[in-house]
Amino acid sequence: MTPAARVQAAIELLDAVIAAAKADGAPADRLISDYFKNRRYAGSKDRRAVRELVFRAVRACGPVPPTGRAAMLRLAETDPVLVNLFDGSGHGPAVIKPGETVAQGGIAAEWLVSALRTSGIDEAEAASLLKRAPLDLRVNTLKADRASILLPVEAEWTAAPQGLRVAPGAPVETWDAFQAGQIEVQDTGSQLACLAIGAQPGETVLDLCAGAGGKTLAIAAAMDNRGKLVASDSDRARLARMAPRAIRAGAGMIETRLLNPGQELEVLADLADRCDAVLIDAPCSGTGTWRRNPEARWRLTTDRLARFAQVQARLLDVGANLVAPGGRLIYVTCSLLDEEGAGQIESFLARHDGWGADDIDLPLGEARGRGWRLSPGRDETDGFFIARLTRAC
Ligand SMILES: C[S@@+](CC[C@H](N)C(=O)[O-])C[C@H]1O[C@@H](n2cnc3c(N)ncnc32)[C@H](O)[C@@H]1O
Repeated sequence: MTPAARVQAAIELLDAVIAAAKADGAPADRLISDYFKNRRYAGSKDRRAVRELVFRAVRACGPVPPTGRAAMLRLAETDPVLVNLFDGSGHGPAVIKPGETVAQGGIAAEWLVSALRTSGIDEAEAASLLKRAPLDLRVNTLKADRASILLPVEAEWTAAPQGLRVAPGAPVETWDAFQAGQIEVQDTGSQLACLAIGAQPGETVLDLCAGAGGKTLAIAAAMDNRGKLVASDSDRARLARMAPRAIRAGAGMIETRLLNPGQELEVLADLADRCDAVLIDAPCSGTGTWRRNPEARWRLTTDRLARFAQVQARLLDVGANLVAPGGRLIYVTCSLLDEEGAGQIESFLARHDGWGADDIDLPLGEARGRGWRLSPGRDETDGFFIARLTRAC
């Protein structure tokens, strides 16, 4: 592909990313890989270059851009090389016309920037949400130890007890240590959220929104594969992705259960008042993960945010039913908005007698309301809100 053709391909992909953001459709990464499935003429360098252009343009536009071309023109405003590639050539984009629409820059839509501000995230901190994320690993203590693990590249220790940081883009999945289940890719913030659970061998633990098991695997390692660990989710496909990961990690203790949204307690009735710890890694707006999914900020509307908040409150209530007297309810979202964090905990405590919020003290982050918050700018982790609630005995 010529450099101009790569720009045109990126513009077409941006149109698809914009449409998917409005319709809550597929993520940008999937759209990009689907796009190239039907374009065998594109080599790996072309794919990399187009992908890079798409994500640079996504990061450059705050609110949802009107078109892919307008988004690319926004990026071109800071990149003279790109301007020259709007050359009207065979497969390239048309020459730029005077007065053409250029998408708006900034961090996100104004209402969202203002909601972040109200949640204590100023513009400088918010700008760091659009930087590149590091690549963090967790050493799986069921199979290895951070002090002695062998990796093909240099890795630095992170603040998480078994955390390592390697250069972004490292082909981790091809490494022997990965294939042997000694390491998992997991952001340091996510590892610290797991640390806050304090799971111990022999306990009964439920990971209510387990997804494909990122945190479940860390919990199994903390429990040394001893006790009862139930991983549930309402998404069959996500839950199904956990099994091969658990086998690779040697996490044989995990029992999975598929839930029906709104009727979660039916499948979990045997755990009522029985769990030492319940983790609610709730579905959320993902404002803390914009470094990895910058187009997520185009997906969020006030309505969608309100729906997330409703589901989070309901899942907190579901989880509370399952915790034994003296047990712990750990609430986690990868969001920096108080509506999905500190505010949820305030409302939970107002709704439920006999519960208290524990003091949390993790190696990174700071207190926020009755919980704890990690943020990309300050902590170099994904953004997380974490709270641990204890039920009175
Ligand atoms: C933040 S993700 C979980 C990520 C996962 N814990 C990890 O560490 O990789 C939130 C999950 O909540 C699930 N979810 C949404 N509604 C749910 C419900 N009513 N009951 C259980 N899980 C639900 C979603 O399918 C999604 O997998």
